[in-house]
Amino acid sequence: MLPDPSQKYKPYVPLNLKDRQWPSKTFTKVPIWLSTDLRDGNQALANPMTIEQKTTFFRQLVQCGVKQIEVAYPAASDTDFQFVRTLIENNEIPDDVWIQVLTPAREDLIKRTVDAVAGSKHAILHMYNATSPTFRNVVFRNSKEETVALAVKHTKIVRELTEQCTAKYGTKFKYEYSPETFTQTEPEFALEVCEAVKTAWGKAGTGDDRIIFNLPSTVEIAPPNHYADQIENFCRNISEREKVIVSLHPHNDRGTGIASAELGILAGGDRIEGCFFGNGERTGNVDLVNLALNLYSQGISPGLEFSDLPSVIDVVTQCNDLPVHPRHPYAGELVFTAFSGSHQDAIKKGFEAQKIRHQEAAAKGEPQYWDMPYLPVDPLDLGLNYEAVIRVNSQSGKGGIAYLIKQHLHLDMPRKLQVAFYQIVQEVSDREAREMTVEDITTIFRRAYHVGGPAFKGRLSLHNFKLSSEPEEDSPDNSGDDSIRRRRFDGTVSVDGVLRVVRGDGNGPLSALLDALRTHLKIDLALREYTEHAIGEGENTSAASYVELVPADDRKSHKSWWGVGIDSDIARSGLRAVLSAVNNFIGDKPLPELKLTVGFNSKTDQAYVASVIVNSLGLELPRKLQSSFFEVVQRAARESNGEISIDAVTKLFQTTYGYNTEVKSPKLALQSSKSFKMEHLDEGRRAITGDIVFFGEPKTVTGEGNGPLSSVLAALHTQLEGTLKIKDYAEHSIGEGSDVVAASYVDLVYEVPGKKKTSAWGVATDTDITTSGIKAILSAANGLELVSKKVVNGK
Ligand SMILES: CC(=O)SCCNC(=O)CCNC(=O)[C@H](O)C(C)(C)COP(=O)(O)OP(=O)(O)OC[C@H]1O[C@@H](n2cnc3c(N)ncnc32)[C@H](O)[C@@H]1OP(=O)(O)O
Ligand SMILES: CC(C)C(=O)C(=O)O
Repeated sequence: MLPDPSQKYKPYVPLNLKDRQWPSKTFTKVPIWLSTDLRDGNQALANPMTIEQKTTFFRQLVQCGVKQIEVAYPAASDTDFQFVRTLIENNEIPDDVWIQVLTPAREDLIKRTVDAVAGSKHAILHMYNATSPTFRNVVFRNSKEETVALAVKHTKIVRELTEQCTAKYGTKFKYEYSPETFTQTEPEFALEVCEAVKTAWGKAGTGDDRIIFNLPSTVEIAPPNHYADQIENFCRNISEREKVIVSLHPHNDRGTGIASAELGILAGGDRIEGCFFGNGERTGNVDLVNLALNLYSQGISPGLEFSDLPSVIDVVTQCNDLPVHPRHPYAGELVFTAFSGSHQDAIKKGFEAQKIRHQEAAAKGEPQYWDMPYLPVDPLDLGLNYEAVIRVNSQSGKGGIAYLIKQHLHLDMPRKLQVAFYQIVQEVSDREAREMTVEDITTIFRRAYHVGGPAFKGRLSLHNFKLSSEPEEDSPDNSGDDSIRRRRFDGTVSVDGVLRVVRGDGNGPLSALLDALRTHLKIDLALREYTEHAIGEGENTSAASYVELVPADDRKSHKSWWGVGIDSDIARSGLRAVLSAVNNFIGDKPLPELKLTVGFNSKTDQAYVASVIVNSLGLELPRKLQSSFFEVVQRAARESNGEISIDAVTKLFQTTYGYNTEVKSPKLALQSSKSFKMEHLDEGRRAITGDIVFFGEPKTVTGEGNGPLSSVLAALHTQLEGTLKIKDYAEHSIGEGSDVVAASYVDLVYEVPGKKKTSAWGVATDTDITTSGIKAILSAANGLELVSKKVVNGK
């Protein structure tokens, strides 16, 4: 570059326009749009469009609502001529669309041009000749007078030929004249030529009969304010202004084509010629899509339709084989995208605030205005979605990531979790030096917080649980005062694939689970923050819970572990969140292993024994059965020097409760698992008729009760002395899908007058829940000293 460019380049000569009006004007009207994609756009392509491409493009322009389309320079090539003929002969041109054709000021070429449009309903004949000093002197070697004469002579030819065409084919014409290189032409001379042309045309009227003077910045040589001055000057000084449509044809050599067009409109322009996405000679013609959407963003309907902008981009780029730049206004792939943290944060907050504002406006019947940081228009209006609005890389912050998690997983993370998760994503993004896709982020989230299915399970996961606030009967805090009753967690947790029965107490379910983990797994954490929200509505609502855990002995710790839980049940979602955070705390630290030690002082031993049973038999024993069986195990352990193997514990369970083992001469048994019929009576009552073997003798018995189990007891009472009562009942499923079976646990109490009250547990499984309950009752009854009525009668 030159050290002193003034020695090579002359600045533009400003127009001394007094009292210019355009700077204080605002947009109030929409210009007439003329697309010159198929002419100026086409002539600038290395490979001009084929007839098929031009036809596709033309249809797209019509679909977008463009009513004036410069379709060709028919004298230029057979393709261009034939294209115009094809449009006409195939009736492609809607009645309200004017095709426009360009011709130089040469009689033979004007004739060819008029021939091209003959028979079309409407046509704008556009003639041009350059008027600036350089063109007069260098290209045409014409004086000013000769330049005017050229324009006048050929305007008259245009008039004559178009009138002949109208007479012969009925084609209605408008005339457009362009003083090419207008912006480099002396303003008074441009006016002089146009006045002469208007006179030569002789038919300029008002309304539809206006002559079009197209004032091109053939090469953009000055800033847009200068163009606006030139346009205002022309508008003020052209005679019979009402008979003239002032058309603008900005190019973009200085990159200010849009500004020139907009200021030119403020300065009096009525019409704009341009191309979609700014194709055209050199740096292109002004972009009509950009201009139209600029108006739209000001609340002015542009009269052009871009509700499906991606399809328009597809058609245009396929036809002219030019890409749309990713930063191109409105149309670029990245223009509705924020990578940077502060932009993302503002957009996220903007969407949240706007949602509330719109709800309030809707309630008052007021317009729901778009007011979003960094997004001048709503991408949805253009057929885009919010997917691309926030994209994440190493420049992003917590707000953007939280936005994506909310959009895609519907999780509204608390602020501190946003910070914690951001650090995880940031670390990956930095390490891999690439953009994080939505898929990356959601996968990182699922992995970090163990949500979203078995693939993301942590080392600890919730298998089953029961929460109770009632203290056990034998519990010391059985005070009856609800306010001081604590919550109790009894559950089964999978730890590295092994089921562990754990139990704990706390002020709430989460602290009860934490107590259980402290007791059984030596994980000593406390809850510092807990939040929850609903996801979805109606029947499909689920709950999302977020917990922050800290070391129990340092509640103000700067180090904490976050967890997330999602479940249809709110309590389970909170418990899952605790385990999610615990998983993050333990990492790959070793945990106390499950080993069977039966002692007499350790509180944990009952749970260990229960853990053995859940792993070997899949049975999740209710807490009271755990205690009851624990006593059995203790007795057995005493008899074997305090040592007892896991296999022996399992066998002991089976023989004690007759579970899955052959019981010799059972006192009571179903003849077969289908040997009963349960009927539904009024008010939820049930009646059973069953074939039951009583002390070796098959009997058909009946009974009625408030539910299936009480009807069974009624049936048993027909044969037994005294009363059987169910003190405790629990059930759960084992397995999944078609392999699922029901497990039932019954604690049965038996009272016979004159005898000590006794009780026993029964356990059974069956594919049918009722059968498993009946079997559990019979299993429990077998552990009791039953007195048969027959025996009593026989005495
Ligand atoms: C700013 C614009 O976009 S204007 C439109 C530009 N578009 C095109 O040029 C595409 C179509 N053009 C063509 O196919 C050809 O140029 C044609 C058919 C018009 C003319 O082709 P040719 O006769 O071979 O001439 P050529 O292409 O060399 O054009 C230059 C001649 O046209 C003259 N000329 C240029 N513009 C005009 C005009 N508006 N009116 C009359 N003559 C003109 C030049 O002075 C020159 O004349 P010369 O040969 O006597 O010196
Ligand atoms: C023909 C004219 C209008 C033109 O294309 C230009 O000046 O850029």
